[in-house]
Amino acid sequence: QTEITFWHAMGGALGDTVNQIATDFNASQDDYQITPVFKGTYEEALTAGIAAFRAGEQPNILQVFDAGAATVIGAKGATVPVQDLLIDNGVDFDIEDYISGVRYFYADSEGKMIGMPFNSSSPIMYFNENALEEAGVEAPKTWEEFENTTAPALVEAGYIPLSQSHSPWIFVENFFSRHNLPFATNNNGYDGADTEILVNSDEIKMHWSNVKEWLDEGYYNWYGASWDDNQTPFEEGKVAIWLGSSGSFGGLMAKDLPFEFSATYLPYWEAITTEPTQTFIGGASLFAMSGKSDEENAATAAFFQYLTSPEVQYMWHRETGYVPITEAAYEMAKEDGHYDRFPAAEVGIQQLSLPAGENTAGYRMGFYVQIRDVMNREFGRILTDETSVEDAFATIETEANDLLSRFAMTQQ
Ligand SMILES: O=P(O)(O)OC[C@H](O)CO
Repeated sequence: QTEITFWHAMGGALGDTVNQIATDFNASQDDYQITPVFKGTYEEALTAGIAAFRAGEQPNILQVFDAGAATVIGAKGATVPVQDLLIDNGVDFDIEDYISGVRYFYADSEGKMIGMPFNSSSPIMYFNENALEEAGVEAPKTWEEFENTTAPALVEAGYIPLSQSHSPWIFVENFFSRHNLPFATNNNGYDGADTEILVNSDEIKMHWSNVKEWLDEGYYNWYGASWDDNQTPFEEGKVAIWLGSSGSFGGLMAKDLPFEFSATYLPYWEAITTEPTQTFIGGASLFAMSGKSDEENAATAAFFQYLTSPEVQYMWHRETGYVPITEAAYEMAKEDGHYDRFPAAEVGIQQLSLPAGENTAGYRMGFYVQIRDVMNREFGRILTDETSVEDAFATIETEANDLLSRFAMTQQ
């Protein structure tokens, strides 16, 4: 039997589902044995994977989140492109089998799939249905509606109207996509490494100025930059609306919350656009690390094949809320009546399928994990009155462009 290892960052209920998939794969055949290992947060898993690669002790499979995509795809020789791995091991591969929103996010500039887009998500708006009913309001479609109608009514009813997780993901990257605004030069970074970030824009500064005002007026609260900081007060029923990952859906369902919840699309600013566009995928992708034997690569290919089968993809989608990554799995979920039972489970994939625009395919920027650190630091400073929105975005722009030019040098 060939043994392989899979380092991932799926904690809690997500980790249980990963373990179940691995157990089922091991039981489904006699040739291969996979061992999943939880390595902490996405950032920790990536750091551990890079360190292990340098020491020649890399796992066969490493899960890398969206923000690390450019770095790992740009690290030539560190991974075996998933498309090559599958084809070399006799697995049928057609990039068209994948839903359009995930097809090219982990592909190289020629469109070759480098990472297997295993757990793809989108940021969505969860809401406490009881709270909205008490306040006599609907889930807001626009940020204007939120601040003029929804938030005052929710405050009146005794709730903190809004919190949100992953500020860079939701209130920056997907803000640009939802409003079809350019986020970086070079076609959002896809056309070359000599890219400059366009984060210092009037639209996003307007948004963050409002976020700060909402905080001051009690319309919004920010509980910290860690993974669960802003989700917990929603689960406790204090916060009425929470922006988070579609991949949190399964965890929320499993918690049996003391209120009914649902979800819908991220609001947009009518002042910026009356034709809001789609968001792009978040979550993470699986990379086959290089330096492994043919037997082990065959085992990795077999696991990827298993993982992308409609049955396993549907099970993963159903249990977690990550979107089905293939059309076949999406069809299976529909035919099984999953969305009739849980309409909110379809919001992530529906939002990914809203009208596209020139700037809605995501971004490709190296050292982006560090750029997110800069953003998180500056957003914390805005919210605690240590800096102005204007200064914060100027700082983010300068430091991000410095990181991008350093990354560009690694690509020459
Ligand atoms: O919570 P996830 O797994 O959907 O990931 C959210 C972001 O994409 C992380 O960068």
